[in-house]
Amino acid sequence: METIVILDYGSQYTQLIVRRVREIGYYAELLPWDASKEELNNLNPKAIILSGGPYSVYSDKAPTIPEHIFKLNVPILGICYGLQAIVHYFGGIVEKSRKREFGHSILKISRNDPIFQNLPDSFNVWMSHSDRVEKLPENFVEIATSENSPFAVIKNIEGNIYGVQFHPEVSHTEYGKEILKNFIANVAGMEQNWKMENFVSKKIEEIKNLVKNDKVLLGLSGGVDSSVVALLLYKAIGKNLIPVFVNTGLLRKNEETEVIYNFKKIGIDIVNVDAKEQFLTALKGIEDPEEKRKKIGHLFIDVFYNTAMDLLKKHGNIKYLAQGTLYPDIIESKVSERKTAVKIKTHHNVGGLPEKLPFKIIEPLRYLFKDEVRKIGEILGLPEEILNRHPFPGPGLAVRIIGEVTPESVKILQEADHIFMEELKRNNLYDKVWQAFAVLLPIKTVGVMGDYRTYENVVALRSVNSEDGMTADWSKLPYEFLNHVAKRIVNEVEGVNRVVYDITTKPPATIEWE
Ligand SMILES: Nc1ncnc2c1ncn2[C@@H]1O[C@H](COP(=O)(O)OP(=O)(O)OP(=O)(O)O)[C@@H](O)[C@H]1O
Ligand SMILES: O=c1[nH]c(=O)c2[nH+]cn([C@@H]3O[C@H](COP(=O)(O)O)[C@@H](O)[C@H]3O)c2[nH]1
Ligand SMILES: NC(=O)CC[C@H](N)C(=O)O
Ligand SMILES: [Mg+2]
Repeated sequence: METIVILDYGSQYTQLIVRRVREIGYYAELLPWDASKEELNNLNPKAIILSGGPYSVYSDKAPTIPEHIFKLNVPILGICYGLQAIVHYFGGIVEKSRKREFGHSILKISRNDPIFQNLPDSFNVWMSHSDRVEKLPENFVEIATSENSPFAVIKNIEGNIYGVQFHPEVSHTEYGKEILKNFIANVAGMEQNWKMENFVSKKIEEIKNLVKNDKVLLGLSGGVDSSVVALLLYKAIGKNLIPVFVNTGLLRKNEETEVIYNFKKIGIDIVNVDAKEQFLTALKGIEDPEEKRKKIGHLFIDVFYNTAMDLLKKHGNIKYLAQGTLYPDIIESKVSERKTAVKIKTHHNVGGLPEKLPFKIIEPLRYLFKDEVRKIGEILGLPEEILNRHPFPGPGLAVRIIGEVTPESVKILQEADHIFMEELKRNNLYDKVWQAFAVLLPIKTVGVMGDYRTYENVVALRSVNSEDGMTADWSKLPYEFLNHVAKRIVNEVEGVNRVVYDITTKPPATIEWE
C-alpha cells in the first residue's frame, strides 16, 4: 500500500490530517516527528506531511526536521509549524508576529500551481498561529498570501517542498481536502487506492496465511469493534474462531440474548460465560466509582483468563488472542507515554490480558478509525443493530447505578433504560443521538400515586451528541418525547417515582455519571 507519513509535531489536529488523507482515498500513517530512519523506511512513504505544533522554531527545545527526511527524496508538505520548520531549516526567518491570526482568514492565490488546480483565486481558510514567516529561504517562492501572512503558501523552486500557514485539515478551511488531494496526486503522483473493500480482502488473506489451522480466541462484547473483528476473523478462518462473551450481569436488558442471536444469524456460535453472580458478589458494599471500576476490570480479566485456559485445554491449539484495538487507542497510548495526563476514570478493557495469557495478539483494526471500522462492518454485512449501537462502557450498568450495585438496582435500571431505548428507536431518535442511557440515583424522593404517598428512587436520563466522546453536548430531545418516556418509566418500573433529564455538557460533566 502506497503510504503518506504524517509527522506529528504536537498539533491538536494531527489525527485529523490522517483522517482527511484517508477520506480522500490515500493511506496515511502517523509517526512522531523524531521517528527513526528505520521506522520511516519500513513504511516506504511516497510523501511526508509535517503537522502543526505548539512550539516556535526559535525557542530552545523546538522540534526540528531530521535531515534524513529530506534524504527520502519524496515531496514534503508542512502545515503551520511544519511550514515554519521548513523555512527555519533552509535558513529563512520566522518571528513572533504582532498580527496573529486565529480563525477565519482569506487566502489569495498569487501564482498558478499544481496544488491549486481547479480552485478559485481566493477562498476562506482557517488559521491558528502567532509566529509567521518574515523572510523566505533561498530558492523558495510565495504562491499565496493572506492579510497577515505574506507567505501563506510557499514552495521551493524545484517544486517538491511545500508549506501552508493555514490548516487544510480542518473543516472550516474551504477546499482543504482539495489542496491535500492536489498535493498528493499532482505533486507526489500517488494513486488513489485506499478503499475499505481492498483493506478487507487483504486483511482476510493476511489472517488466513498467518493463522493457518490454529485457533483464535476473541473477547466479544457485542460492541462495534469486537464485532467487526469477529466477522473479519470468521471470514478468514471460519470455525477456528472462538468468540467468548462474558455476561457480567451488568448488561442492558436482553443484551445477552441479542448478542447471541445476532451472531447466530451470521453463523457464528459464541461461548457464553455466565459470570453474573461473581460480579454482583464482588461489587457488594462498594460505593466508590473508581473502586467499582477496578474490581470489575480485575474480575473481568480473571474470568476471561480462566475461560481461556479451559478452552485451551479443550481445543489444544489456540495460538492467538484477537483484540479490537483501534488507531486512536494506539495514538493515545503513544502520546500518554510521553505526556503526563491526569486520570479522570479508570477505563476497563482487556489491556491487562495479553501479559497474562499465553497467546500471540492479533489486532486487525489497529490502524483504523471508528468510521472506517463501521464501513468494514457494513461491507461484511454486520447487522444494523450492531453497526449503529451506541457505545457501552466496559463496566456496564455498574457505573450507571450510583452507589452500591445490587440485583434489585440492576433490575430497576435495566427496565428504565429499556423503555428509554425502545422509545428512542420508535421515534427515530436513536440514530440521531450519539449515546443515550438511564442512570439510577441512590436517593429517594416523595411522590403521590393514586392518593398514596410514595417514597422511591429517581432515574436520570442522559442523552448526548458528540463526535468522539471527548466533548459532548446534551441532546435537545423534544419535550413531548421526554414527557412520554418519563410517564412510561414511572408507570411501568416499580420502585421509581421521579425522572429527571441531565442537561450538562462535557466538560465540565463527563458522559457517564461515574
Ligand atoms: N462482556 C464482554 N465479553 C467479552 N469480551 C468483552 C466484554 N466486554 C469487553 N470485552 C472485550 O474487551 C474489549 C474492550 O472492551 P471495551 O468495552 O473497553 O472496548 P470497546 O472499545 O467498547 O470495544 P467494543 O466496541 O468491542 O465493545 C472489547 O473490544 C472486547 O474484546
Ligand atoms: O469501554 C469503555 N470502558 C470504560 O470503562 C468506559 N467509561 C466510559 N466509557 C465511555 O467512554 C465515553 C466517554 O465517557 P466519559 O465522558 O464518561 O468519560 C462514553 O461513551 C462512555 O460510555 C467507557 N468505555
Ligand atoms: N498551529 C501551529 O502549528 C502554531 C505554530 C507556531 N507555534 C505559531 O504559533 O505560529
Ligand atoms: Mg464496549
